[in-house]
Amino acid sequence: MVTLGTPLSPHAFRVLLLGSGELGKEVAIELQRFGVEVVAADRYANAPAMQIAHRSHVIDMLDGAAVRALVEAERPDLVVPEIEAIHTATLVELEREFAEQGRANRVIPTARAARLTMDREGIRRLAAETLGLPTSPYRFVDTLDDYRAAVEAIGLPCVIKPVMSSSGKGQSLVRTAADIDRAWDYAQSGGRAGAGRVIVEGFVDFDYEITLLTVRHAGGITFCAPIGHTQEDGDYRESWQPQPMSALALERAQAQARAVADDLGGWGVFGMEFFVRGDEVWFSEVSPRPHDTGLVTLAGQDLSEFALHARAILGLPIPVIRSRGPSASCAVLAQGHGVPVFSGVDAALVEPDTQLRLFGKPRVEGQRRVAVTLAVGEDVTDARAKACRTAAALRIELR
Ligand SMILES: Nc1ncnc2c1ncn2[C@@H]1O[C@H](COP(=O)(O)OP(=O)(O)OP(=O)(O)O)[C@@H](O)[C@H]1O
Ligand SMILES: NCC(=O)N[C@@H]1O[C@H](COP(=O)([O-])[O-])[C@@H](O)[C@H]1O
Ligand SMILES: [Mg+2]
Repeated sequence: MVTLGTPLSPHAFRVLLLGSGELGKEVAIELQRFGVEVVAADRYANAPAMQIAHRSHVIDMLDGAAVRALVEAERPDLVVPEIEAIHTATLVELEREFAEQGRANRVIPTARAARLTMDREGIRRLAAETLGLPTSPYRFVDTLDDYRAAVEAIGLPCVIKPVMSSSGKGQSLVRTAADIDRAWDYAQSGGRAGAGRVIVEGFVDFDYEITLLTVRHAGGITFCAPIGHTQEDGDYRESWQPQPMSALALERAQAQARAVADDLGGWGVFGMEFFVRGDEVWFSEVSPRPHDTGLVTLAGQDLSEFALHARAILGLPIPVIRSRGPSASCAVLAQGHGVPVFSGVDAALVEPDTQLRLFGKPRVEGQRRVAVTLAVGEDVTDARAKACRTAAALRIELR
């Protein structure tokens, strides 16, 4: 039996979000619909989810002592990681202590899942070496010499990424020998946790790539329809649902997703990323939480990936996920320095079946995703065109 309380009372059911970006903001909204008390934390003030949470804290989430102090002060029922750059060894310790003390508090989906996926090495070795799933060839290296040797062994083209990074930060494609040293320098400066270990991956020449949203909940595992997407510089630009695939490729992706989700355990949404060529499917990586390409589900499903995450982590049933039709999302990036100001919002929303989320990110320094457009259409091509027109009508000025 699931019991929920009243926020800001001694009977609150409290959730601590570690990370408060645009994805956490939507999770916070869904949790608040169930009367959950939401506490939001991130490395900077006024992050999107903080703007709607009951309380917020600015901490260095890579500092284990700071994470521990926050959990001890807030005593949340659930700790919900929203980003991979967290001191996850502390989450593993806290989870063990909760169990030893006989407390029902949990880390979502599990502290081990957060630890293995914050580091590309953890999840890659689990998928390829423990579970035996097909992946790109890879090597992990710490020095420039070892890196050059790894590139030589894997061959060109190859993809270089810091082990702790996301949204393509620090990632580059090495096409020719001239790119090799530049890719190393970028991986050392561009990750979310500073310099360090790097993965060298063989380039997979796929037909298309998908995110398979996989929900592990009290009633079992439910898959959303596959989401296709385009990426630039390792960062998503457009996504759509459903991505057409052969029955065999979908079956293979679902089997791999199930194996990974069952090994990681716990409840919640997993964004399983696969590369597909014909009927062949390679596992790439997984977010043990909602995925940016899954923003499309805000328009295309009756229960978005954020609503599904909220239901799953609270132990609530997910009897069915209904489609609202072929749908698409288009990421809106701002470039430059300053506070975003949006004009043409009215023009952006004139077409039927379009939606917009302005994230409320307080500042842009360089390039940052600040909004997303959403559309439902006759088919995926129509939905993508609509989402792109909606994005094109929007003007962003940085003041
Ligand atoms: N080995 C590879 N072969 C071909 N393309 C790749 C490879 N690795 C990454 N890519 C491309 O780069 C994109 C981003 O890579 P990846 O998902 O590993 O990075 P990320 O920083 O974790 O991104 P995110 O956090 O947004 O998921 C992939 O979706 C794919 O388009
Ligand atoms: N691919 C992972 C992803 O999309 N993560 C989302 O982006 C935010 C960070 O954005 P920022 O870098 O603009 O602060 C994260 O907090 C999360 O919501
Ligand atoms: Mg990815």
